[in-house]
Amino acid sequence: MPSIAYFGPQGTFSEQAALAAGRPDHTLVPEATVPEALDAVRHGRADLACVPVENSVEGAVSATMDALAVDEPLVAVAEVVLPVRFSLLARPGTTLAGIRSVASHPHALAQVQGWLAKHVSQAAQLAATSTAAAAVGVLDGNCDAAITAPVAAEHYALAVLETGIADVDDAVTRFLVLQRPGELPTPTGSDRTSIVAVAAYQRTGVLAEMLTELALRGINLSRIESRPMKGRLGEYRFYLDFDGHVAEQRVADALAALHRRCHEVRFLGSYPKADGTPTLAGTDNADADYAAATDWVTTVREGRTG
Ligand SMILES: O=C(O)C(=O)Cc1ccccc1
Repeated sequence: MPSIAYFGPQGTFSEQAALAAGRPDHTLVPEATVPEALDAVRHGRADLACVPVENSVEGAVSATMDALAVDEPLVAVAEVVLPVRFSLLARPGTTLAGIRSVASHPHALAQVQGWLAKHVSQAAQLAATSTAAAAVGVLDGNCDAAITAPVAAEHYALAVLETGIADVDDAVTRFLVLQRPGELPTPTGSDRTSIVAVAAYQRTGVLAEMLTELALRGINLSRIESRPMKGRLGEYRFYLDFDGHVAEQRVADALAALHRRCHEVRFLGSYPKADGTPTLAGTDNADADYAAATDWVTTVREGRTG
């Protein structure tokens, strides 16, 4: 039976995202960390991995960004965007005033700082590997309370002290569903392409050159992040998300240009956008425009036109 590895244990937002990915034939396999979920796919222990990549409050999930840039390449075949509201779980009998420590994933803690300051300001905050791992920590007696996904209450014998916690009402987290490189998803007209590019070190204007390659082809950049290369200061990987599918000529053309200009370009997938909004593309950049222009150049080369 095919399987989806997700950032676990059971009861994480990543599990919710894996369930929302619409693969009812896949069994769900929890992994303790994002790199382990990705490695499960790399090593053939799972067919897909579902991991968080960014949220609207805290930004990029750096563990995911870093793990996608190295080792065997994986490509995204889908994205899932989930609204994120948290629950506070504790051992039965615990009161808010009695909480001395509260644990969660750092991205979850960052999204409830206001609520914690108001309701449990006395509690020390502890980082856990995931929201559900924090719930396990409460069961094990390592901390008094956990900030979790609402669904965690169904998996762990803990009391729900509060639900619907969110400093930002409309906060969302975006997850990627990844597989080993293979057949690409069919273009839908509402697609996103993700890449990681490493530019030449200390070349003046290189980032502007990269972005110009996209802009000239009417490609809409939806996200840009940088992460350090770890070895020396000033050397970065750039993560670009933009509208369009590599099957479209303007996107293929832009990728080829980036490949010429950069030390390294890693393709992270072309996949349907979760919100279904049509691909934004400037004028004169449709496949038919590229085909007509290529035909014309051919006639010039063959001496059939002036
Ligand atoms: O720990 C989890 O539940 C995750 O899936 C990561 C996460 C943490 C905080 C908000 C959204 C996702």
